[in-house]
Amino acid sequence: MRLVVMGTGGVGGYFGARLAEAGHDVAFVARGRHLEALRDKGLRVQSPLGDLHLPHIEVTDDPATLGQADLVLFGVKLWDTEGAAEQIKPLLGTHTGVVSFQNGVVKDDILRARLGAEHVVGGVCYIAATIAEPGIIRHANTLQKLVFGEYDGTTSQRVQAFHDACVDAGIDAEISADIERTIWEKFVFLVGLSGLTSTVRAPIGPIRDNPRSRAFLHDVMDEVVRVARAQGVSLPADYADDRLAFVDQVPADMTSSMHFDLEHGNRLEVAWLSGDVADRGKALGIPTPANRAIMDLLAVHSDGRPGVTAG
Ligand SMILES: NC(=O)C1=CN([C@@H]2O[C@H](COP(=O)(O)OP(=O)(O)OC[C@H]3O[C@@H](n4cnc5c(N)ncnc54)[C@H](OP(=O)(O)O)[C@@H]3O)[C@@H](O)[C@H]2O)C=CC1
Ligand SMILES: CC(C)(CO)C(=O)C(=O)O
Repeated sequence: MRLVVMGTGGVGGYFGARLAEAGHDVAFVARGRHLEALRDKGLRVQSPLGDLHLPHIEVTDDPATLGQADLVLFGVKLWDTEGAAEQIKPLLGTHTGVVSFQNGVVKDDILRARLGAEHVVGGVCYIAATIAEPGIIRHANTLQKLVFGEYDGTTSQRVQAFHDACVDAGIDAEISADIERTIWEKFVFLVGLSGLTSTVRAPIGPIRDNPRSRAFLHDVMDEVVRVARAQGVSLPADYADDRLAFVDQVPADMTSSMHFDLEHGNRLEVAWLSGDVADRGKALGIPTPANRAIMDLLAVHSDGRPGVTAG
């Protein structure tokens, strides 16, 4: 199948590279210095699962030059969603799927509105990967999982074919029969993990070990559960307890991509994570003070490291 990676960053670059390495037909969309490096030196991945180098990849900043795709793997940061969605329109044929591995729960609403619901396949990913320098993706540990599925729960030909390609490429992949719930399940955990690791500026270990930050983490996740349930997502009422038990099983040094971005002075996705929970809670009449606090505290950093004005 013809795959196009829209946004060759930590997520798109890692999974696209694994698929290309396995011999699948993958084209990449990138920009800036990263694009230049990918053109000049190819795509490198540094990973505990094995480094790889693809010296010659099909890469462009203009998706319109790539012809039709069978599946677009959508991996831009959330603030770039609208622009990137417009750019991929020329890739769409009648049966083309677009699967976003972005975080958050609003991404597919944006894609549906711009591209049409028939093109949108739901997805989440579990990985810690970043652009280490132009042309080089660094994978931090051995986690590299994709979960995806059609919103109507059927196993379509495009979903099955992508699953087969992932398995062939050594990617841990799973088809979900209830992808909306799968996305919200990850969202509950991610909002807790990203909110706490970023505001505390520490990995999860000390946060879960301290009774006060542990209780706050539970409250953050519980607010997401309440919002989800109010919107009709079938999460159990005690799902935050389940996620807290899950938090106890992850490595103590685990952190979030948002914490990484904060430490590097990058723009933050907080408005689409805790901020989105607070906005939805307000609209639904559900109190979300913990998520509101995270959004308000991180607002100072949400556009990147604030400059210091000489006084
Ligand atoms: N990194 C991770 O480990 C994980 C990330 N996620 C989620 O995945 C999504 C992507 O994150 P991540 O991979 O870290 O992001 P990155 O910033 O590493 O990668 C995104 C890339 O897409 C490029 N890009 C954006 N818009 C365009 C465009 N219109 N044309 C060409 N290139 C474009 C960016 O360029 P530029 O730098 O110039 O903006 C950047 O190189 C986010 O929603 C994130 O939350 C989910 C799980 C784990
Ligand atoms: C929870 C995690 C680390 C899993 O991929 C993630 O999605 C993120 O930090 O953005």
